[in-house]
Amino acid sequence: MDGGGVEATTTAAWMEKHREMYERATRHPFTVSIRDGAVDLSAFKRWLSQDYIFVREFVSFIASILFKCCKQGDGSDMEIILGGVASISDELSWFKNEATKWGVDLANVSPLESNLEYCRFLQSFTEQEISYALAVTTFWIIETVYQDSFGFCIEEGNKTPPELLGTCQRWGSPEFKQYCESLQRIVDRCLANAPADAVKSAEEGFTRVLELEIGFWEMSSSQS
Ligand SMILES: Cc1ncc(CO)c(N)n1
Repeated sequence: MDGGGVEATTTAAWMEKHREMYERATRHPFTVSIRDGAVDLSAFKRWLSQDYIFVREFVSFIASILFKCCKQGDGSDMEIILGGVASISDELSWFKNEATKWGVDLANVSPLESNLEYCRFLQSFTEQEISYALAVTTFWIIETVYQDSFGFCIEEGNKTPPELLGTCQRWGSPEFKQYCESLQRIVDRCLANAPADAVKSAEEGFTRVLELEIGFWEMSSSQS
């Protein structure tokens, strides 16, 4: 760099290159309708029950990342990822409370097709051959899509219904944003030292997550 003070990171370059897709994932009509106050509550309840299933699958996904991280021996990464493992327990309780509040019976929910597809994708990461760099990239962008989507719902000018503010705060809070930024720094550090083909496959993981996230919002808003 020539002293401009701006660091050209790999993740920043991808965000720019795939901006249109990133915006389709983070400014989806479903989450924008939460911010506008026009959200269809039956769609919200569908999202809630489907995401509970997703988060249960996400537990083993995060565990597999923690495992890969420990094996490669970076202590500071381990503490950040362990924070993610620790907060998922609270998240599951949150889903149960929220479901009770909305009269959603979590025991009788079957995953819809887009959710199944996403869960199968998560399951593939438990395989040993999947590198830590690819896994942590995937983890970072999964969390970031929610952070950006729900953060927008509590930014200035929102008309988010009060009963949905708790949901938006969960992923839109400054603390969650910092956590995502910590993950992003890990990703950029891993990729800075990775061979070109590893960077390429991490980029494919990044765009695949964006597609899956768009599919998840679509499913929530239209039951596809
Ligand atoms: C579908 C989906 N993507 C991301 C997150 C963030 O944890 C979530 N809970 N669900």
